[in-house]
Amino acid sequence: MLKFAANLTFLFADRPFLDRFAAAAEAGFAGVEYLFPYDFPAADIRARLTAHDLTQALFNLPAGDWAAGERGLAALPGREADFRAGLDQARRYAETLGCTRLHAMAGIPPIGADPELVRATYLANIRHAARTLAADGITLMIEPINSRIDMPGYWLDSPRAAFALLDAIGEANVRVQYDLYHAQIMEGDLARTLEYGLAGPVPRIGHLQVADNPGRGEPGSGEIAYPFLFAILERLGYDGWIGCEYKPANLAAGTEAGLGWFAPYRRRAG
Ligand SMILES: O=C(O)C(=O)[C@@H](O)CO
Ligand SMILES: [Mg+2]
Repeated sequence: MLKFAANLTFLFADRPFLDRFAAAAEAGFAGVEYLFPYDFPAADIRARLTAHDLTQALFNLPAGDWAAGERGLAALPGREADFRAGLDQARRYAETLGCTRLHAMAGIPPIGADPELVRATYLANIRHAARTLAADGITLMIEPINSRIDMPGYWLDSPRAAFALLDAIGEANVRVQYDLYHAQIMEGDLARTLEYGLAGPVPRIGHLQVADNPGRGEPGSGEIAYPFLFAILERLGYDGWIGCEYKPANLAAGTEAGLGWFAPYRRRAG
């Protein structure tokens, strides 16, 4: 049985953040993820997880000044101290929330930054984070995010580059967060990449996220053959999480109105 996590940054966003946990459970999700928990005390989030029997599947390390356009710190030379402070904060939240996956966003390096220095900074930061998190039993995720539509200039933008980086990083608890929406924009070849990343000689994918393309809407709203891909995941016995990180198409009707695609996968009461 595939396991889906509602991304509470994107889904049920018509209500206050802490009320989205109940909505996710009511809709049949077994887990949740979101970009950042840091505006809320970890204990308050823990209480919602417990009350609604939800697993915290994933969240991100602090990613810099989001409002100012920052999208992560790992590949930003000169920001190592901020990266490490964010890592410490994320570890504290992960412990309270029982979360065993954290995502470190690479970031958008300044125009003109030395590419070798950027890569070296990224490798050093990710290695440090991975070694630190290994002691907590946490797997660190690196996610290729499309630089064509959503994050121009984002340093880690192709699955191919992310898979190659795993070897360069060389730490056993680092995996690729394979977001099929971003992957479809940058590379395609989704089915074969899932087989490679989940059933190849070395496991390389540690978390999945879904949305359709174009538009980042519900599965079924675009060109990606999700029933076909979900059948592949079932055949491979994928037992990790699938984060639902999409923009509900009909905001007025709410997230629930667009959950038809999810009916075969929802958690049943009892
Ligand atoms: O934008 C995405 O895709 C994400 O997964 C965000 O969490 C950025 O990490
Ligand atoms: Mg994603």
